[in-house]
Formats: sequence, C-alpha cells, structure tokens
Amino acid sequence: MSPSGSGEDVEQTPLGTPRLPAGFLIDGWELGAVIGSGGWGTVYEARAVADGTTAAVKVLPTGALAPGQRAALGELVAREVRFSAEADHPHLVRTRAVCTVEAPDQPALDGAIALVMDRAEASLRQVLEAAEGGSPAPEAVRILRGVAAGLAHMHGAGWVHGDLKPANVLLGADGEVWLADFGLATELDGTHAHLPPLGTLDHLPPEWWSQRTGAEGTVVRPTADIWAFGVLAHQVLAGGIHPFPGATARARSLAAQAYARGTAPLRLDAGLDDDWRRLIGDCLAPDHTTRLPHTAASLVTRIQRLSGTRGRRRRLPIAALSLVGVAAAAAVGFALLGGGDDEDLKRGTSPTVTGTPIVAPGEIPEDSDVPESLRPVFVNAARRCTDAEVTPALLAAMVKAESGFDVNAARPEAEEYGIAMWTPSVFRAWAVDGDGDGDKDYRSPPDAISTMSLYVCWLDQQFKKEHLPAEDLPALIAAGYRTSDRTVIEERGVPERVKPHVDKVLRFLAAYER
Ligand SMILES: Nc1ncnc2c1ncn2[C@@H]1O[C@H](COP(=O)(O)OP(=O)(O)OP(=O)(O)O)[C@@H](O)[C@H]1O
Repeated sequence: MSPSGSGEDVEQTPLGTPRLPAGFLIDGWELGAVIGSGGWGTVYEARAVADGTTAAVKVLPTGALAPGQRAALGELVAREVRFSAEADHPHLVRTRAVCTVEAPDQPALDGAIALVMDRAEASLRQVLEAAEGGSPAPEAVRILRGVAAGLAHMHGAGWVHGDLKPANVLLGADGEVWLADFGLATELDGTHAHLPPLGTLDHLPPEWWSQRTGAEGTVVRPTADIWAFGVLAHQVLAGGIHPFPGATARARSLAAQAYARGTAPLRLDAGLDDDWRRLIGDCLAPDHTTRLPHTAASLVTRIQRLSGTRGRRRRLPIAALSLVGVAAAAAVGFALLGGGDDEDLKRGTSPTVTGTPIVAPGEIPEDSDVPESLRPVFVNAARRCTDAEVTPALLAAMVKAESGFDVNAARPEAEEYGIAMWTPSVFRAWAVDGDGDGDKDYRSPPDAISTMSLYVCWLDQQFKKEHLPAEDLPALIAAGYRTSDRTVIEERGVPERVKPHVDKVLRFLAAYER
C-alpha cells in the first residue's frame, strides 16, 4: 500500500504508471488520495461531484504497460471488469460504473479503465494486522459468514474467485463484508475453469502444485476457494496465524504440501474450539475430492449455527495467560466474540472429520500430568516443525524428563537452566521468541519450548538424512538433545550414557500416547 494525499501528477504507482492528481475527474467522480496499489491497478478515494457520494475508484491501466506485462495483465483486467460489472450480491463489492479515463496529456493513463466501487473502510488484512496481541479479528464469525456467503453466491453463479485472501475481503463502514478483486475470478466450464498461474502462495491448495500448467493455464475448481477459506478462517480466528508453520509463504506452502502428502499432520491453533476446528479441518481436507462435500453453501449453514445462540465463550486459566502468548491471546479474544453458553475450553481432544482425525496422534491427553497452562505452549511449539515425529507429546515428554516441568530448574555445574534445561550459549544459536514479547529468554517456557521444537526438528532431519531407523527417531531425538547430533550419528543409536534419560522420555511419551 502506498497511501498519499498528494496532488502531484508525477508520482508513480508500483506498476510504473503515473498517479492521477487529486481533483482529477472521471465521469463525474472526483479523485482524492490513493488508497493503495495492487498488482495491476491503483485504488483512489473519490466523491461524486453531483451529490458528494463517496466511492473508491480502481484505475486499471492497459495501454501503458510494457508489451510483456500487457499480454498477461490484459486478460486479468478484462476479467476484473467483467466480473465486477456482473457481481450483484450483498457480499460482493458493488461496482457502480465502469468508465474510461480521458487524459490526453498523460498517454500512460489515457484510455485506462476505471471501476467505480462502493468504498470500504478497511480490508480484512489491515484488520488482522491491527489486531492486538494476535487476538481474533473483531466480529470474526460475522465476517467469515459474509465471506462464505459471497463465495456461495459466486459458486452458485458458476464462478470461482481464485484469489481469496484477507486483502481481498473488504469491510464497509456499516459492517458490510464484501469479497473484492475479481482479477482472477473465472467461469466454470463443467466442473473446473482455467486460470493463469498467478494467485497468492499462502492461499493456494496443495493440489495446485502438482498440476501441470497447460496452454490455457492451471485448472481451478470451487474447492480451491474452499481451501483458501479454511486458511483465511484460521487466520481470522487465530489472530492472523496461518494454519501451516513457516516463516515465509514458500515455507508455509511446502508445509501444506507435506500435510497433503500425509507426511505431516494438520495442527490447528490450540485455542480454536471444536466446531471451528472441524470446519477449518474440512476446508483444509488434503485434496480436491475430500474437500468436495464441503461446499460454500454448506459452510454458510454451519457458520450460521456457530454464530447463533450457540456462540461460545472460552476461558483459559489465569496462569496460562502469562505463558502462552499468542495462543492465549487468541483464545481470550475469542471470548469477546461469542456470548451464550459458558462452555469451557476443551483442549487436547482429537475430533474427527468424516472419520479422519484432524488433530494428529501425538497430542497431549487432557488427563495427563502436563500442566494445563503449558499444553498450548507445547502444541504451538510443535507447529513450528512439520516433521511428524516432533509432536506436542514428544516435547512434553522431553521437558518432563529434563526438568519435571519446573520453570526454575537449574543445573549450574552443567550450565543448564530453565524448563527445557538450555545451555545459554546453545540456546542463543537457535533462540525463538515463543511468547512474542520481543525477547528470547531460556527462562521463559514458551521461548525455551519453541526453541526446543526448532532444535529437535533439525536433529530429526539430520537423523533421517543419515538413514537412522525411523522407528527409533523419538529416542534418537531425546538422545541428541542430551548429547549432540554428531554423537548420535557416530554411534548410530542412543549412546549408553544417556540411555536411562532416554528410557525416561520414552516412558513418558508412551503414557501420553496410550
Ligand atoms: N472498494 C474499495 N474500497 C476501499 N479500498 C479498496 C477498495 N478496493 C480495493 N481497496 C484497497 O486498495 C488497495 C489496492 O487494491 P487492489 O485490489 O488493487 O490490490 P490488492 O488486493 O492489494 O493486491 P492484488 O490485486 O495484487 O492482489 C488495497 O489496499 C485494497 O484493500
């Protein structure tokens, strides 16, 4: 985004086209400041000269683009214009007029297409970015219902949106929820359509990666929008957190592909309640076929039920609030959304979706001795690793063997401190800010346990690379944490001197995984 209230006509948009000056007139609409620029257009504030009605005007230059750009973008602009003009639903942003820019003194913009739209207050992306402490977007459930209803309308009309993401959900001043940005919208031909290979990595379904791009582009189906809705719903309810771990969109998309191949479990945010967990799990079914029954229309009905009298209130023990950072903030924030029955937060359960567990084995059972305040910490820490061996249960078993869950544990003679018994110099090399307080501290359980997850993830990968026996990986990981990767690899097994410790970890793990 590049907001500007300037009237300077020399300023450029990211597309390299000049910005239209404030006061510029397009068919009776007077432009104001730039709201933002996207891949192929710039959006301006605007008001009607006749009666002051406010609007947003998206200017889509076509002529000024370099020849290479023009071929790719011309089709997108045409799609956007066509779908915007035809969109007519309370949950699709309304296009009031499609005009042509007349600016003979600015050849780059002369003849550009301008879409005059209802003006939104903000996009969902802005709302998620502003949400404090990772809490859910205000009115999360109502927003999600609007998004699902917009999708259901599009699918019913034989269209696929193709680029659903928080930036393309607009929120109006009176609480309206609109899907926007139809540049990648496309019409179904039978059960699928073709799109140019664009879109947003973070919201693309895993099957997209295994498809070959044909002459017409990539096949897309309504189930691609359903996947994107699952990702978006998780982001909205879990304070912006993507359901797949990774620091970059590419890493998250690899994690999603690993999950779809069955080599990594789906680990949704620990603060989600069971109904939402099931709904998101359904949307994130690993392939087109298993996602097929979960239509946008069925999601509208389910969300309707969730936002009615069965709204939930969720509580976390006070102790957890100081420990679990983002997860706790998300869960507590959620309490504000519901009202209704005073249901306690249920964690550590494994609900099923069409017979498939959506939370992998490796969860910590509710009646275990793992302190309740630490369970979300283990769950969120384990989400940092997509390798199946690194589960909340394994991390909990290791921490129990290390410190007995004692936050103040210390073995000064060995230079080991805190709940995960980190040696400070080693900790520093791997440190993760698990509680989001801007500091990486081995005495903070979320920091120590998140860092442990990252480190043991790496150990796990080293052992796999060396083809150590897969069934021994939990034992080897526990041994590697006590010794080093090299020691375990050289001995091709658990070194004798750490066997008692490793046996302890395996006993605890077996108790959690019974
Ligand atoms: N009708 C509208 N009212 C208010 N703001 C809008 C409206 N339409 C778009 N915007 C905002 O204008 C900016 C640019 O939007 P645009 O659709 O061009 O790009 P984008 O969605 O950010 O990116 P891309 O199109 O590349 O995916 C965004 O910040 C978007 O939220």
